[in-house]
Amino acid sequence: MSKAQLLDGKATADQIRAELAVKVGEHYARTGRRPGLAVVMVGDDPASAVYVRNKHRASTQAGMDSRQVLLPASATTGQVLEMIEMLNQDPSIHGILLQLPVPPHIDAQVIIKHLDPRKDVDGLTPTNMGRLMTGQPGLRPCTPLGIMELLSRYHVPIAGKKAVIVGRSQLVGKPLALLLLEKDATVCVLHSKTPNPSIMAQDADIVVAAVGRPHLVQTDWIKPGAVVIDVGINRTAQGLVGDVDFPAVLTRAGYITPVPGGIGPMTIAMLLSNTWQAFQGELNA
Ligand SMILES: Nc1nc(=O)c2c([nH]1)NC[C@@H]1CN(c3ccc(C(=O)N[C@@H](CCC(=O)O)C(=O)O)cc3)C=[N+]21
Repeated sequence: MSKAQLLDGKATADQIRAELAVKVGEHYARTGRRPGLAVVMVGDDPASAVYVRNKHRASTQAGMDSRQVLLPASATTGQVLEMIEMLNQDPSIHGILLQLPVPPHIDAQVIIKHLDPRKDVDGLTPTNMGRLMTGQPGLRPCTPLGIMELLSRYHVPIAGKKAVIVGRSQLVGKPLALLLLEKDATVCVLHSKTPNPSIMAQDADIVVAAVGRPHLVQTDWIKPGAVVIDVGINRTAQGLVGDVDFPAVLTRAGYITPVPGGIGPMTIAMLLSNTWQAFQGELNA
């Protein structure tokens, strides 16, 4: 039985992080300045706390200044805005990330709108989304960027290929559709109201699953030899699993990303890469 080649996000992310650490170190030796990243978390969702800790560790290891800003779940939208305003003004902070989701009484869109687009390392402000839509340089969302970077480092061809994205979220599905289009893929975005999604996926060269439903993508969704990207992070009784039935699809796909060790680590590597870019001020808004 044939077996897909693993797209090793962990190893690729480690390499990118090492490359960044060298650049940051050289810059620091020359100028005494480091990139600063602030991760703002509202409330105490345990999964978010793990991600925030991982981001803190990764940015510190890359030689960046990492600041964790923890606000209580009872914080108001106004109080979060005040904190964002302070970080916008702070010259030692080059990247600001608002950890999502925020508690239901807080309007994430209002807060994101107030981020300085030059510091928007998640690429979620209307300014950066607009730049993505119009093909101008800008900060891109980390997970879609991580997917593109992983495909690029494995020399997976994209131009002229049919890509099916399962999921239309603001953080992943929608921006990824634009990045794939930019590289000349033919893109189809499926979602919860799509009838017969497996039939839509069957002739795709690249299938990306980003919905948060374990075992959603089965072998009958996958054309033999297709590239399968699993963005799902689901905590189940069997441990951490993605949206793809990994053992089954492994025997059919050409390439596949594992969970863990796939797109998750790439997301963090791209957060550091975006912070480096923001620090360099290449994208002066
Ligand atoms: N504003 C914002 N930007 C985000 O990018 C963002 C967010 N909010 N909210 C939550 C999601 C989730 N996310 C992950 C990042 C890394 C791993 C990761 O490194 N996962 C490891 C496993 C870690 C574990 O055991 O949980 C892996 O897949 O190998 C997972 C998930 C970023 N997110």
